[in-house]
Amino acid sequence: MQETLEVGKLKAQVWDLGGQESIRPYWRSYFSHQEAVVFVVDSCDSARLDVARRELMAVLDEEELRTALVCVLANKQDRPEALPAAAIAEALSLTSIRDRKWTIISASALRGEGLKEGFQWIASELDNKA
Ligand SMILES: Nc1nc2c(ncn2[C@@H]2O[C@H](COP(=O)(O)OP(=O)(O)OP(=O)(O)O)[C@@H](O)[C@H]2O)c(=O)[nH]1
Repeated sequence: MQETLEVGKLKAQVWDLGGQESIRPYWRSYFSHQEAVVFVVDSCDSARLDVARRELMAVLDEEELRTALVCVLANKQDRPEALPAAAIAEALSLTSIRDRKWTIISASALRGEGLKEGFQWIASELDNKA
């Protein structure tokens, strides 16, 4: 699904790619010319954090995304069992990324929290680059 989002001066073309395993091979078709990757992770699904880490790292290894900003949304923070964003950052190995800009933001799609902050971060980073 494609959307246009406006955050301040930033007008972003955004593609929402499904996370199901059967769909993941198609992610690559969307990689060219993207300035940022927004990766939404379920903070309550600790059993699959390792799968999420591998999938994210495979995406970030793609040549076409080498310079892309990385914004991870640690979703479902409204639930009591949610791991804090800092723990998600560790589990996804974000903390060992040295060669690019990344952030992790606590989010709850249910409460409408985090998405705006994520895109604001992207907008300000793109501004800094310009
Ligand atoms: N409590 C809570 N539940 C959520 C939140 N976000 C999504 N969910 C629930 O998680 C389930 C999956 O949500 P979807 O919106 O279908 O997830 P999705 O990321 O679009 O799924 P794919 O794109 O197919 O990977 C649904 O039952 C949602 O109600 C959240 O922030 N908090």
